[in-house]
Amino acid sequence: MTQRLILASNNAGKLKEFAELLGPIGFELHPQGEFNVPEAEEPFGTFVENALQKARHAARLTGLPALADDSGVCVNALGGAPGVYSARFAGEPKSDVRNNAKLVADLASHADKSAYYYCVLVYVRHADDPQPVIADGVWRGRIIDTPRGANGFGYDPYFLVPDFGKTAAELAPEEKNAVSHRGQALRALVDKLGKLA
Ligand SMILES: O=P(O)(O)OP(=O)(O)OP(=O)(O)OC[C@H]1O[C@@H](n2cnc3c(O)ncnc32)[C@H](O)[C@@H]1O
Ligand SMILES: [Mg+2]
Repeated sequence: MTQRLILASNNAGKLKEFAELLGPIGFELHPQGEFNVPEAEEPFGTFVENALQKARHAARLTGLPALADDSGVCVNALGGAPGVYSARFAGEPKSDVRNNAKLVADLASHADKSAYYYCVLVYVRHADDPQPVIADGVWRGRIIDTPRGANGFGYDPYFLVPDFGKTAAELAPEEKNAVSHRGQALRALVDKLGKLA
């Protein structure tokens, strides 16, 4: 049976990855933009609180189950920054180009370039669901100062994945999904949903 699901995100890169991961396993995905759901506030200092807020917001406005993703890149030499503030690291309006430039500049004087992507996913059956289903994933790499690759989005051209010797933007979409923070979190979430069904 196909399951209708609202994707509580306006990020085109995330939406593409979710479609590739969830489409083939029986989910009928609808980006929240299809229902004119405006962007939710993300006021919290933790990924999980922001994801829960986004999921409840989309479910409330559509009356359908919703899945939200809150994610970011956490750089060890920067004390975990930009972290939960990754989307707006260089201020408003959101800009991948300015975010990446700031990341490279902030890291220039540090020898340790290690970093990881983190993703938390929250699924709610309805806006007031008392048992949101939550899963997360971590993907380790390091930040380089010259971009490589044209796939993916956000920080991907600067995120080198040591196991591949390639940046996340040089990986094919299915390669990224097989190992990424989002892919890991989504497989864990689907597993939990299966156990609850
Ligand atoms: O809130 P929504 O509408 O989902 O879209 P967003 O882009 O604002 O998403 P977040 O608030 O979760 O911010 C996450 C940011 O972290 C970065 N990011 C997360 N996952 C990434 C990935 O797989 N590749 C590259 N950058 C990523 C990217 O800059 C995102 O904008
Ligand atoms: Mg956001």
